Amino acid sequence: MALLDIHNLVVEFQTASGPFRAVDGVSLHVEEREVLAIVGESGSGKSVSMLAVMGLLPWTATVTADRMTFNGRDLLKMSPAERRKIVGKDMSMIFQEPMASLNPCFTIGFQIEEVLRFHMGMDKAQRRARAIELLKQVGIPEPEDRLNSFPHQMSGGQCQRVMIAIAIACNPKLLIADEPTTALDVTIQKQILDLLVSLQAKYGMGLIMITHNMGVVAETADRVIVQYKGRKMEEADVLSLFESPKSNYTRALLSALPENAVGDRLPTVSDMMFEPAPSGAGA
Ligand SMILES: Nc1ncnc2c1ncn2[C@@H]1O[C@H](COP(=O)(O)OP(=O)(O)OP(=O)(O)O)[C@@H](O)[C@H]1O
Repeated sequence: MALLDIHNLVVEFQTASGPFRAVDGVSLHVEEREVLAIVGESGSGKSVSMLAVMGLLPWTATVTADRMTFNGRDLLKMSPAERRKIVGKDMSMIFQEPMASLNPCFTIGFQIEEVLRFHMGMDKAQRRARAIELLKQVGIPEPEDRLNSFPHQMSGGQCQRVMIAIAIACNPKLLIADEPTTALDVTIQKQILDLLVSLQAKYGMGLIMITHNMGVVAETADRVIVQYKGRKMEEADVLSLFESPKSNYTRALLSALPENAVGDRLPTVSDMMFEPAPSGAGA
């Protein structure tokens, strides 16, 4: 049984100019202990599909699917109260902008402990001990002192480490990382990716890595889904995707990597999207 199993997910937003379909029939599954990358350019519906799984979309969104289960439980039939018990505990998500995800008015100690209080019912001493342990696990030095810091007193990389600490606080079965390194300095990006992958391996979590960066895909994923304009274009294990991409869009993404440059100008995605598909291309 897959940890997360989604079939034919559609998300539509009501907008001033009428309904807008951001996700159009996406199916995917993630197994326990598996790293799945969802890759695609900005606006391809990667975040919206995962926010639908988490139940975090605004009221203007309509979510439908033939099937959406997590750990054998039907997310479509679950009440909001039941969903709140799972989100942040059994499945959690980290976002692109760590500064914006943390509450600037509370210390990071309070924000970590709040998750432990809400989901695990720990008392004050237990929460503090666990918060220190979590900060150590994500590589924050002098964790006892850092518990009293506010987000603005920490760097972007440290804030992302705190977000990761909050996300793994309750030992989730599934962690969704939405462009977790995009807002960070290049030198810090690799450290955060290494941290995520090592925590995933250590705790045996399923990990969904949302990214537009093929380098991140190559370094982290077991399997890859390529999304374009709300649709799944291709799904493959990571080696097959790089060695023999089937859809025009995947080939376009790979050709646009600087290391694949031939000639003076890199091809763009639109240069390649109107070529006939190769025989046997995945849709
Ligand atoms: N609340 C909303 N109302 C209307 N449209 C929305 C809303 N949220 C997202 N969208 C639209 O849905 C589409 C998919 O957005 P999404 O954030 O999932 O893209 P993405 O692939 O994750 O890209 P990015 O890497 O930029 O986050 C975009 O066109 C976006 O503008």
